[in-house]
Order: sequence, then structure tokens, then C-alpha cells
Amino acid sequence: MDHFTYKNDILHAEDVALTTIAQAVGTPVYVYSHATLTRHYRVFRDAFKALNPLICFAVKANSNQAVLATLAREGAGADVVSKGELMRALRAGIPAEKIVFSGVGKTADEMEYALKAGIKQFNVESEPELEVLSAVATRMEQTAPVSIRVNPDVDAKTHAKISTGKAENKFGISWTRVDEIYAKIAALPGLVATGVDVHIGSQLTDLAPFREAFIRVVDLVKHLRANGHDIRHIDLGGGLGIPYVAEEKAPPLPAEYGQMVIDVLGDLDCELIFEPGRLIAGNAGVLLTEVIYRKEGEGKTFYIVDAAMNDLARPAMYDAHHDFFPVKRDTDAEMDVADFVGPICESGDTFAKGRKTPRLQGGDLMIMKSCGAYGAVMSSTYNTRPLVAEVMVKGDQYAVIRPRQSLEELISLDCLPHWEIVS
Ligand SMILES: Cc1ncc(COP(=O)(O)O)c(C=O)c1O
Ligand SMILES: N[C@@H](CCCC[NH3+])C(=O)O
Repeated sequence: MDHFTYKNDILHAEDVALTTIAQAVGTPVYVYSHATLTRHYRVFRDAFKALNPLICFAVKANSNQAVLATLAREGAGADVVSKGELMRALRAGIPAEKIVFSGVGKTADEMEYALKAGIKQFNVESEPELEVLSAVATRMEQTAPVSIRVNPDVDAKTHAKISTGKAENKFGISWTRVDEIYAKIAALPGLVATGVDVHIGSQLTDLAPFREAFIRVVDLVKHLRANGHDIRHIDLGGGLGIPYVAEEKAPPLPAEYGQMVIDVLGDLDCELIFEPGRLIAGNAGVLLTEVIYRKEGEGKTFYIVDAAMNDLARPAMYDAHHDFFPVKRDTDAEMDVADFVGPICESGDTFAKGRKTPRLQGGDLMIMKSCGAYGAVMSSTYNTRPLVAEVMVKGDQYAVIRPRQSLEELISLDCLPHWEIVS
């Protein structure tokens, strides 16, 4: 069910007209649907039936406080990759005991903060990281719960920039080295091995690579237990893809993914953890933007919109496709074929090429769909463009969770009236 639908030919988020939000908040603005977010969380949770997994939302996908607080109320945990994300998750009401800490470059300071908070586990990605964690925990007279992120050397068959489970990727420790690594954990002070973790990539549209990786992890857990390690958690990461193109075949549903996981686990008695990001938030958000100009180029038409690659980086970074819709539907409008671009001074600031669209003009509003994950979180201030606003809609109400950064604030960050070199 889509909560971004036309009512009287005006596109709404739930029961709020997007024209109302544009008028009140300005554009570009990210608009999230509370109902979609909640529904996606529940669909994923229910895919595992009685297994009752801990669902740690990948905060990197969307760290908006209203998004995190909504998921916290549903019972979600969090997968964080920095102290900042951990602080956000805690502040949104996610209990520390439901938080896992991933990432290849955790610093001693971040470890100390997470240990003090009392997080559920560190997903450790290298031997030097194990040594630093051991030293930090020992100094604090604490025991750090550790899962090793294993690199199963499986091709996730997704975009190369978001594939993480091949031997050549920087993530995890080779699955072939688990014996020596878990022996090392047992030998180091301040550490206890409680789990095994895997995450092979993002936007996977085929269950086969997941299955291959998970079979490997289940075998590892059995092997480690046989060697005396008390492995209680298995963290299967995130990565399940979402539909971006309405007319294309949709990726497997959470229920199919859940059944595959249940089959692979068999009678393995283990607490299950997942780290979905995109699946929960991706289609719960849109980017609302206004057409500035319709420009006739050399044999080509351009729509120049007020959003740019600094607000939504996905098309420029991954050639990602987002479906577009005009906010005012006009079924009689003549059709146009055009490139959609932003105002930034880079040819890569292109959202779509040769896209078919009902003809629009300057001042018209449109949305880019599926922007709830890896949208606002990846924005920057390139070209001194302020950070974009974010709005949460619930029923016929909406709240501005993050106002658009003011130009004054952005400029005052580093535009000192004079500068000097301090030596
Ligand atoms: C360790 C880890 N967990 C979870 C995720 C979330 O992935 P997705 O948004 O594809 O579910 C990512 C991103 O790929 C990740 O790197
Ligand atoms: N930023 C990527 C996903 C990265 C996943 C993080 N490990 C995207 O927009 O598709």
C-alpha cells in the first residue's frame, strides 16, 4: 500500500497535500510517511514468525530523529557506525541493549562511549580493532561483547559501490580464519565472543547470495560451538532490496526472505539480529522539489529543478533511478521527454536522462520517489547550498523535524571576517 497517492489530482503524503508542505516549508524538502515506515517495520518483523528477531534499523539509511523515534516505539533496535549515530539512536529512545555497532574504523573514543552506554555488541571487522577494543574494555574494567563480521566471499550481485561481501572488499574478516580469530578473542582480556555477523551488500534483488552467505555463517556457528565458544547471536545484516522502478519486477518480499532464513537456520538455536535500512525507510520518503526552468537545449529539453546532487546523491553516485511524479496531476497534459537536472555546476548533477513526463513549467512541483533511505543522510552543502529540510507526516498532520539550514548559519560556520595562520 502506497501512502503517497493522488487525491483530487493533488499528490498527498497520507492525508497532507504536498502543495501545503511546499508552501509552508519551501522546497526542496524530504517528506516521510509515518504509516509507511511503521508498516515496513511490521512486515519485516512478521516475516520471521515466532523467531522474534531483534531488528536493528541501520541508522545510516535515515538518521532523522522522528524516523528513529517512530521505530523505537515499534520496538526496533539500531545498527550504528559512528558515535554520532549512537548518540542519535539513544536520544531517540532506542535502548543501548538493542544497539549493535558496525563499521571498519571504530576509534578508541567511540568504543569507550559505546561501552559506557552498554550496547549489545560490537561487530568487529579486523584484528587491530579487536586489540584496541580489548585494551579499552580492560582499562574500563568491562567486558565487551563481540561478534566478528565475517566476509563470506560471496558476490551480492548488486552495484559494485554497495557490495561488501567479496574478499576484495574492505569489510569483515575472511570466513576461513574464524578459528584463529575466535581463539584470539578467548585469549584477549576484556572481550567475550557472543555472536557471528555478516552483511554482504545493499539493494540485493536475488535471494541466492544471501542464502549462500547465511549457510556459511550457520556452519561457522556450529563449528565454533563445537570448539567451545558460546555463540548466542547471529546477525544477518541488512541488504534486502526495494522496488525503485514501478514497472519493473519487484525484489523478493520480506516474507520470502524470512522463509529462506528460517529454512537455512534449521534447528540452530540462536538469537537472530537483522540490520535492515533501505527496506524500512526507502519507500517511506520522497524528495519534493520545484521546477525552476524548462530549458530547450540543443535538440534536448532540460527540467532544472531546485533539488541537486548535494540534496540527493544517489543518481550521481550510483546512476540510481528514482521515479518522478508531478504533484498536480493533469491527465490531459501533453507529454515531454527531458533530462532532469539540478542547479549545481557539474554535468553529473543529473537526476534522469530522457525521462518521459507530463509537460511541466517553472513553479510546478514534483516528487522523486524512494528517497527515504540514503537521501537526506547523504546530503552535503556543495555549492554552499544549505542542508535540506525534513518533514514527517502522520495522518492529516505533519511536523518539520529538521528545518532547512539557514544560509546565515551555513555561511557563519567558516566565513570569519578575517583569518590568520595560527602557528
Ligand atoms: C553493516 C551494515 N548493516 C546494514 C546495512 C543496511 O543495508 P540496507 O540499507 O541495504 O538494508 C549496511 C549498508 O549496506 C551495512 O553496511
Ligand atoms: N548509499 C548507498 C547504500 C550504502 C549502503 C551502506 N553500506 C545507496 O544509496 O544505495
